[in-house]
Amino acid sequence: MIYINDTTLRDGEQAAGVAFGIEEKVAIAKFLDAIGVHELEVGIPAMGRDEARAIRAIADLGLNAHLLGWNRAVLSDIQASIHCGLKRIHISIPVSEIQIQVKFQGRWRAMLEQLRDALAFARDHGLTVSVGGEDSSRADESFLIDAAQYAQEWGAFRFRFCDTVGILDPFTTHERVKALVEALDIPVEMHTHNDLGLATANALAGVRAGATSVNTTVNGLGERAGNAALEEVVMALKHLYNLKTGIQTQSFLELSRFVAKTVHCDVPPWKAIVGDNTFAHESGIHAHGVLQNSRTYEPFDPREVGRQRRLVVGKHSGRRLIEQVLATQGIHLDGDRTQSILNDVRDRAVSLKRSLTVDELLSIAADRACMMA
Ligand SMILES: CC(=O)SCCNC(=O)CCNC(=O)[C@H](O)C(C)(C)COP(=O)(O)OP(=O)(O)OC[C@H]1O[C@@H](n2cnc3c(N)ncnc32)[C@H](O)[C@@H]1OP(=O)(O)O
Ligand SMILES: O=C(O)CCC(=O)C(=O)O
Repeated sequence: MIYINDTTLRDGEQAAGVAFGIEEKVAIAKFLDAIGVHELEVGIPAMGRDEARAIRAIADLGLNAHLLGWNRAVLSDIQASIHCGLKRIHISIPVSEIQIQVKFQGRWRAMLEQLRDALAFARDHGLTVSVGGEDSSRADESFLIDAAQYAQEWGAFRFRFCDTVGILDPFTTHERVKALVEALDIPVEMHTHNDLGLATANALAGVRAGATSVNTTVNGLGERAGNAALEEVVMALKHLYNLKTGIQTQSFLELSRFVAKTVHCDVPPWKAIVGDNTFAHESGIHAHGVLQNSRTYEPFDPREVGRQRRLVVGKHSGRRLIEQVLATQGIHLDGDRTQSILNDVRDRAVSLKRSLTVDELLSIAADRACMMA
């Protein structure tokens, strides 16, 4: 079983221009919990004010999901998490030279001591603590392993491997995560960014290398190009590796639309799993195949993610599709008429720069019927 720790409410909200209100954060947390997501990274208590109020409101809900607050290795951050009623926290430290330089002026020993003290403080307050290596992908490999082993020795229950700027490919991810997994007794979590479009692939590579937890966001929302998308990771784990998460995937479309509406940003039609075109077939050869056997051009049944198949009439359609759509409207054609309707469909689709509605197709069919009568 692979564990999903969704960070829509933390890294997702760090996307430029995204700012959830308290009620929105609560509603998203409830939705994720209701579909069986195991853990929610709910925000950054150290931000205080409304962010802290939202986190407390989520903590008060008594959800099934574990709740995690994000912290720097700073005691006041952890104190803020405690004030929000969290029992589980994440402490992040930078592990690459470039990040340690800007945040700790290169003083890595002092940074590790700060992590040790922060972990001790959190553990003394009864908290369960996960530790993250920010910029793990650019860290010196032995330093990364040393830092993770220290975190384990000081009581962390999990270590997060972060491809903070999304610069790994799946092969390198596999190598680096395998070495980390082999060096630790605690579980490893993947946190991957999509700067090169590889966030989901790298999260999966980490799982193949032995990571057992993935940090995801709905629609892949997150810093810059975003994070590994919840819906992509869960469906890929299921269909590529036969790994179960227990999450109700039939709600993915509704969840995606809910989050997209909340952030005032539509999901692109070609977005994997939840985009409008994901199960839409316009091209003649594809529709011809799908009409006989949907598996010809669909990786899995659209109902698994709350979707329906759509047959769309447009520039690339062929006769079989036109005949099928018109047959559903009670119109049965011979070959010559279908071809002339198809020619008109193509001209119209190019002039409108879109596919046609069923009514537009019916109107073309009616015009052609008059001309041929
Ligand atoms: C890779 C990631 O996504 S990390 C998460 C990033 N998320 C965010 O930054 C969103 C929320 N952040 C905030 O609200 C604010 O940045 C706060 C509350 C955390 C801190 O605010 P400020 O006190 O105003 O500091 P500011 O944001 O300007 O600078 C960050 C400070 O944190 C320090 N810092 C950064 N990472 C860490 C860390 N892991 N551990 C300890 N200190 C850290 C920096 O060195 C800097 O310290 P300085 O103020 O002494 O120079
Ligand atoms: O949790 C951490 O350690 C950092 C997480 C993060 O957002 C990142 O590295 O991109």
